[in-house]
Amino acid sequence: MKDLNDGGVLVVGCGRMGGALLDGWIAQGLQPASLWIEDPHPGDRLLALAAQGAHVNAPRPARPAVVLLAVKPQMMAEVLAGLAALPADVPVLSVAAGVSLQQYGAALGDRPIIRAMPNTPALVGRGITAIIGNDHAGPGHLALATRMFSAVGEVVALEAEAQIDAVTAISGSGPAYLFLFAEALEQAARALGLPEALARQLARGTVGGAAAMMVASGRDAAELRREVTSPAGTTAAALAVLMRPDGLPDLIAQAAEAARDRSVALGQ
Ligand SMILES: NC(=O)C1=CN([C@@H]2O[C@H](COP(=O)(O)OP(=O)(O)OC[C@H]3O[C@@H](n4cnc5c(N)ncnc54)[C@H](OP(=O)(O)O)[C@@H]3O)[C@@H](O)[C@H]2O)C=CC1
Ligand SMILES: O=C(O)[C@@H]1CCC=N1
Repeated sequence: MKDLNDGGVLVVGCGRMGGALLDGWIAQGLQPASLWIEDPHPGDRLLALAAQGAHVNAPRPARPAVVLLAVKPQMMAEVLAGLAALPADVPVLSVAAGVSLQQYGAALGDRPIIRAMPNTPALVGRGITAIIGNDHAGPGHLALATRMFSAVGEVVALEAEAQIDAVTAISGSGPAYLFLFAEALEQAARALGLPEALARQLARGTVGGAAAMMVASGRDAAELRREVTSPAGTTAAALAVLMRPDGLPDLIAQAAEAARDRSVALGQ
């Protein structure tokens, strides 16, 4: 974090994703006083950061070490128009879905630009972020982005920008699919007659425990699933429903395709 603390980080948009990244970076040693944060309606998180020295909606530093764009894709054109005067060697990182490197280049000129697709588990240091840079992003810029996102989880470098719409559908949006699964499991527990608090405890404990076990063991999800499934037992009865032709795998595939298509559309 030393170069970021020395040069400063300009963050444009500090909602759910920008906020999760900032919390993760601060936990890793980024100083609030090195942050310039722009957001039209600063909430409690930003007010607390301002009290610790962060510059909230304040005049920008002339040459920050890096700029993070974390506004919605629909706001991006307006935000980019306000950044055209940024010195040409300042790298820009954007986490926005859909917006292409070509679109950033058209608005910001020839400069290092890196698209990143993180996810909200970054908040607890368990994010996974895919990155891809434009032709002006050299190894040093990619190394900087890798260091920043490594501070909040895993980082993968993409081979081609075209992959990022699919990545968005899988890991960017993916936490929501798992949270929906936890909600559904809790509802199912209640429908089976379990009290509300117990339903919640069982659903959260099971989803969290199974995910932690998969990661800690490094084993295939399919193998772990088979180990729970006793022949002619209860799990087999449930999986016969979930794995029918129009069951969960098919639904997830359809959902991911819809997310991928939406990512493509957001860039147009
Ligand atoms: N949420 C997620 O899990 C992920 C999100 N992303 C990407 O992150 C980006 C942000 O998403 P998310 O955090 O969910 O959205 P949020 O709406 O939570 O955050 C966006 C923030 O930007 C603020 N904002 C709006 N206009 C401006 C402006 N002109 N200048 C500065 N700030 C502005 C918004 O303020 P206000 O609400 O007051 O308008 C809001 O606080 C999106 O592009 C999304 O594609 C990427 C990966 C995962
Ligand atoms: O829903 C969205 O558009 C953003 C991108 C990935 C996760 N959230």
